[in-house]
Amino acid sequence: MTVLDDIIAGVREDLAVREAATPLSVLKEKAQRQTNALECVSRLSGEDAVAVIAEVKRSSPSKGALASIDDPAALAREYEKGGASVISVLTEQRRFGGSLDDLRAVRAAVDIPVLRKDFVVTPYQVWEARAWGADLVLLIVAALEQTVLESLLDRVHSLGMTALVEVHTVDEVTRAVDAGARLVGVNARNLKTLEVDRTTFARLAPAVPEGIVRIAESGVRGPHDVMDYARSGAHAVLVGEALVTGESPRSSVADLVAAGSHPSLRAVRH
Ligand SMILES: O=P(O)(O)OC[C@@H](O)[C@@H](O)c1c[nH]c2ccccc12
Repeated sequence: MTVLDDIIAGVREDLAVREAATPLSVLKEKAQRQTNALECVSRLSGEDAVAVIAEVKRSSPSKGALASIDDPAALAREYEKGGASVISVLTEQRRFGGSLDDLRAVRAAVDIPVLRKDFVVTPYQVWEARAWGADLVLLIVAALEQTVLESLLDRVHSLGMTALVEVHTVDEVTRAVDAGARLVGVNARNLKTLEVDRTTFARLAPAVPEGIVRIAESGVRGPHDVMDYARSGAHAVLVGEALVTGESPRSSVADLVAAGSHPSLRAVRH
């Protein structure tokens, strides 16, 4: 069993408890009461600069506890003030210490789009994301059969949200594109071994067709890594650990945003 299988087994157990407590019909009504999801593709397409997605993450399977984050809403506001384009909220409980309450608190605190970052395997979780105010939902290709990926992507789109479709291999890029992804995220961390390989993005980026937004996920330590990813064609970067463990989340985000708008990158991007 890989780490990914193990995480998903736990996610399914927790999901069964929530499904027993809240019928889908109730969730749908809650989703319908939400204001419309925000448009995300253009905000992340990095027209003038690399967009930064800043993540609220308490712990991870590879590093254990990272930060207690007693007030996720306050952290998200700092990220927004630092210039983040999107806030990512880990809602997986067992390994990442997150919750849907974190998503709700962050949604209420910021004006920019919010991503539900979890191991989504059923439509119920997509409805949950919308009911708790998410604009974007992560879908991990490695965790999903192709037909399931396609139907979850359709569900995300039909609820007006955007999917960030995560890949680790060239084959998975093809599957993401075939399924209709508009945003493709290349995760430098292999979810089966938890190893980080920052060269993954540069290897996979050429396989992503023109017109689809390319996002580099994981392993960004600071401005230098943002510039490296940008030179390899990233329109946006997704950063967690470096922001939650740093001194000042707001200035850390601002430093990454500044790096992503460096004039030397203009010639190499697009
Ligand atoms: O903390 P990092 O190395 O900056 O990585 C952030 C993000 O990419 C990572 O949390 C992540 C990417 N894909 C995921 C899927 C599930 C859980 C977590 C993730």
